[in-house]
Amino acid sequence: MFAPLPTPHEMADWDRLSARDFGIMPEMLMENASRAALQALFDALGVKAHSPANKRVLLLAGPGNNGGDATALSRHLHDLGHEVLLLHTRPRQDYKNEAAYHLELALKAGVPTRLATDLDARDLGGYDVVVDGLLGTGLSGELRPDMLNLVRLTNDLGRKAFVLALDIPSGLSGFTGRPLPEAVRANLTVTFEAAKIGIAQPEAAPYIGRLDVRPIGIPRALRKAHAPAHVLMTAGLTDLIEKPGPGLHKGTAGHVLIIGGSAGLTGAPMLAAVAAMRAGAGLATIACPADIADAVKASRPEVMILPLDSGTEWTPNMMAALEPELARFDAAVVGPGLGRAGDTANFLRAWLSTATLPTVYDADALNLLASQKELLKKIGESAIVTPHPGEMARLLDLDIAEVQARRSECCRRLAENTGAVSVLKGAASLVASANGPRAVSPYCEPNLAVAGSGDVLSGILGRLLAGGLDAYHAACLGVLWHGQAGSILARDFPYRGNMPLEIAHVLPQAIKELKGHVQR
Ligand SMILES: NC(=O)C1=CN([C@@H]2O[C@H](COP(=O)(O)OP(=O)(O)OC[C@H]3O[C@@H](n4cnc5c(N)ncnc54)[C@H](O)[C@@H]3O)[C@@H](O)[C@H]2O)[C@@H](O)CC1
Ligand SMILES: Nc1ncnc2c1ncn2[C@@H]1O[C@H](COP(=O)(O)OP(=O)(O)O)[C@@H](O)[C@H]1O
Ligand SMILES: [K+]
Repeated sequence: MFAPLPTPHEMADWDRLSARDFGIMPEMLMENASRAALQALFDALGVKAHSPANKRVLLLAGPGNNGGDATALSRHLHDLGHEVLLLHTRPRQDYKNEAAYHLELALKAGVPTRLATDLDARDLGGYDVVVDGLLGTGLSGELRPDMLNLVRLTNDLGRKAFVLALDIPSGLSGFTGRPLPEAVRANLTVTFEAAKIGIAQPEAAPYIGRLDVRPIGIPRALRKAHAPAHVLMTAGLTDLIEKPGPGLHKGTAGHVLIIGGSAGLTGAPMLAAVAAMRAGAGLATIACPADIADAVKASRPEVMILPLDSGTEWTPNMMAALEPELARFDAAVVGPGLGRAGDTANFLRAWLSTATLPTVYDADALNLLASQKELLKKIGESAIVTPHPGEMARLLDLDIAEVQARRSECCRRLAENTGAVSVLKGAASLVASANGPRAVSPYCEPNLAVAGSGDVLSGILGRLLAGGLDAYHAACLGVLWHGQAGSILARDFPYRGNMPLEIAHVLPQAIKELKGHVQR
């Protein structure tokens, strides 16, 4: 369901503890890393065991262990008969520890090597593959000028060659995924043991190319005992939804109550309701002020309407009308199109004091909570709060730039303030509970950036809560499902232009595709 997403420091700890607690020699991990990279490269290029050894490969080896990986890889390629040149950035005698060990092996095996500073870049050309082993997770601060030049050289050569980045494209921060200030643009990044957290950030996408995560032999017991603070959501989350049995009844498939709609904001609750049904809810009902019920219904036959007290605005009295009905529902979504007019804040206060249903709080429910922060504690652990960065900024009294600069920390803080599961929306959406790992979505999908897309997400989450999932797993699966819907729409609408209802409509296809991706 989740893959670990270590920071460079957490990854370095795994490497260190493998040696300290398990006696795994660092030379061995480097050998494993280089063999994993070799296999990933051959898989990407379609090189088979019986293929002719005819590749011309330039390997750039930086001053640290990332350079050691490139060095070990050069030996394998050379031994298989490919034509290689290993370009190292340090004089040979300056390499230390495992990188020195692998350099010695490469030299004994007869790998041709050159010191990078001895070479005129104009002499380099005609390579099929360029391997970027300049810098890995040890990058600190902005690239120094000599390294920046080598990153640029790699990108120049990459116009005519396939670029393989080892562990992470050089120049990219393993923490933030941002180039410092430039980075190698790879066709393939083979990352060792686990994707580093920077790789999952939207800023990294243009540099990574295809991502291939390969194990290098860090013991499972160690990975479990020293689990990183972040994990990546994977398609395995769809195991939480079972194939419907032949005798399924709509009443057992979950009934979602949507509380929302106000004058001028009548579409949002309907989007959430349709999404809940597209995600498999058996029934969806929208509760709204009676005088806007027809506008909310909008002639859609599949969604039921529960008109509350007369008027177009929310009042605390409406909670009295709603309360006797609540036993019919399995989960609620509060907020789509709710508005902030008049007494709506007091309606929300009454809801929080009365209702016990697992609930998703979205949109204006969040804005109302931001203006009455004493209510946040009442939300509780069976709930999910789904702010976008603007709503998060209001909830935490920050500005949006601060939220975006510290997304993970903010997401965790809101979970702590509410006791609920918090979803910070946007590219690479985050899910946090007050304890436990923070989960990052693998999806950066501009097709989801359209008004109403958040209402669709809240409907999916409502359906998953109604199906009995706990809030954390419902939030992770919902975000993943919504993301896959965005990726499906990107195929038909590469320049966007899809409507939010279309996100809801592709949800059945999205879950089918996600289930198809699960590796067993
Ligand atoms: N046992 C291990 O630690 C393993 C490490 N592995 C590889 O080792 C990498 C990490 O190795 P290291 O920690 O040696 O770090 P790196 O090889 O990523 O880089 C460290 C070197 O880069 C230089 N450097 C740092 N910031 C710079 C900047 N801004 N401009 C120019 N030069 C800069 C440092 O002076 C240092 O010499 C991983 O990414 C992975 O590829 C793998 O071999 C698996 C095992
Ligand atoms: N670039 C993106 N990549 C992935 N998801 C995105 C991206 N842009 C927006 N989304 C998702 O689309 C939804 C937008 O929700 P929101 O901002 O609340 O909009 P609205 O309230 O108008 O529906 C969120 O689930 C968000 O995570
Ligand atoms: K690299």
